[in-house]
Amino acid sequence: MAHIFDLAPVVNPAYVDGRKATDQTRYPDTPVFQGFNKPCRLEGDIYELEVSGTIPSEINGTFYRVQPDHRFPPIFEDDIHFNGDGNVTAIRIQGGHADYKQRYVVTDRLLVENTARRSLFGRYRNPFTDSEMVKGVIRTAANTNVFFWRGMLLATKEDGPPYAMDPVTLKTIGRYDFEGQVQAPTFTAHPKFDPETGEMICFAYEAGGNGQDGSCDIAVWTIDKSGFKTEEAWYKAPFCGMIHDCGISQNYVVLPMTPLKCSLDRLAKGGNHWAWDPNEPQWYGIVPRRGGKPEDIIWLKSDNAFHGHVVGCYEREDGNIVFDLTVADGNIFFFFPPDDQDAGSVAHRNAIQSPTTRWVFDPKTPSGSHVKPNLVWDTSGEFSRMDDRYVGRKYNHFWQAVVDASREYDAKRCGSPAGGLFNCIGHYTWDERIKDVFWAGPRATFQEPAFIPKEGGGEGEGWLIALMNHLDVLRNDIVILDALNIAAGPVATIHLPMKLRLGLHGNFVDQRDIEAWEARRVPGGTVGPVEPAKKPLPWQVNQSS
Ligand SMILES: C=Cc1ccc(O)c(OC)c1
Ligand SMILES: [Fe+2]
Repeated sequence: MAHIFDLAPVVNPAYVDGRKATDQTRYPDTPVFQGFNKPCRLEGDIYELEVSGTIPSEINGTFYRVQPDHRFPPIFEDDIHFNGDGNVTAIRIQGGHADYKQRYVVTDRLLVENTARRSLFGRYRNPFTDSEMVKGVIRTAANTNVFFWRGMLLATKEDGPPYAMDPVTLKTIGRYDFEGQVQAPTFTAHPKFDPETGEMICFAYEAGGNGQDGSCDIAVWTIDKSGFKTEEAWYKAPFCGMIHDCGISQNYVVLPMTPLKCSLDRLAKGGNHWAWDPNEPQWYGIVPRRGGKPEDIIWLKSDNAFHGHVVGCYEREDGNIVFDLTVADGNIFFFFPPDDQDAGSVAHRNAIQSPTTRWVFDPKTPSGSHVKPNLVWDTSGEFSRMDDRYVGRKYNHFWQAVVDASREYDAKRCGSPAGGLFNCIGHYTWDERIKDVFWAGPRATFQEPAFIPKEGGGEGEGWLIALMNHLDVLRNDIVILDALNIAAGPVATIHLPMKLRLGLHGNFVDQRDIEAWEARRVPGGTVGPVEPAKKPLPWQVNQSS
């Protein structure tokens, strides 16, 4: 008997017009699915990885990271990397040894697609391009960040709610709504953790409606270290733009809004969620961390630009907010062109400059004011990290994946550098202006590094861990470097026998935290097992009525 999945239309044919639908049995013949970015789709374990050099014996914990990794060929041939299913890597490091584990985040999306054995969700953040039968199913692929929270690993993407996973087994527990306390359709992939209070400060943009309809609503929450929501404030943005990351100081949350704009009209026509607007300023929303009311948000703007990730944020003694992030001078997301243009090219994207930019905001500035950066440091990189023990506080050290186009690159063997030519890892300090850089050689690039603190050490003392992409032989290593002496190169290199895929974000979690929470989370433990969401989200209920 034919299965319902075989009878229902895959996608409204109107939305296939002008876009080539794939036959859904083969991945498209496009750079998104080729070379280093060929789908990996692996789930499995490797006990005792090969290691060169010596893993410092003090390192005892797990490095988690996530990659978008389409489990099934996409509906549309021009699909983008960001539309792939979240596939999480865990590198467990202990006593100089390393083990590997890889599992998909079992989202609602993945479950229904697994049953159908094919993609049912269409374009990135466009429900109008989905199969009719998945109407009302949460679309997020949970593919952007994985972080540890109260004994669970949360896999997140900004277009939907988080999914909780077991940090030891990587088994998906289910959608997590903070025991019913957070009911918005979306949730950021970049919450911040206050190292002094143990609070998570998190937000959602496009947080009205179903989360994919261009709403200008922003929610900002604080969850305290016991798991209770202590703050929830709602604000309005001047338009529906992308707010990918945030910064926290002791009293403020800063929300950088990039001039990528959503239009419901474009979505209804089967188009992209975002379009770059080269004439729109970059915006910064500033809200109080405590007791925020809708009228409290101030919006500051500056010349058109594209926000990269936040490095750090803190308040100076004069009450002004220092906010550091990379800011690029063009549309990094070339696959979301302006409404009247075709998609740009990887080559063009790779020519964009991306300096580390310091802003000093006076929180008393009238909303709508035009501001200028305080300082532009001509580092050229992205995926900045700091010593997370200093989040919200004055800091000195940061690290990033660096592009050094003056270095030799073996284009003949490696082709165009997938994901960007991040051929170096750099360590920088604001006070001394140290530039401490390691080059990977002509055939390798790096993914986002994570910082591993050394117990009892000062700021920056510890290690940096990052995936290294061998673009010639299509294989990954994992390098560990002395965080204060990056130029010396890896102290240890952990070898994977295969290639993963370009990933986004990750974090290192100390084994003592994992074990302490494991004990609290057993049935009958002081906290008990993680409770997945019990009820559908309000937008799901509203749309089925
Ligand atoms: C790097 C940014 C970014 C922004 C939005 C996304 O949906 C995403 O998916 C992997 C990544
Ligand atoms: Fe990000």
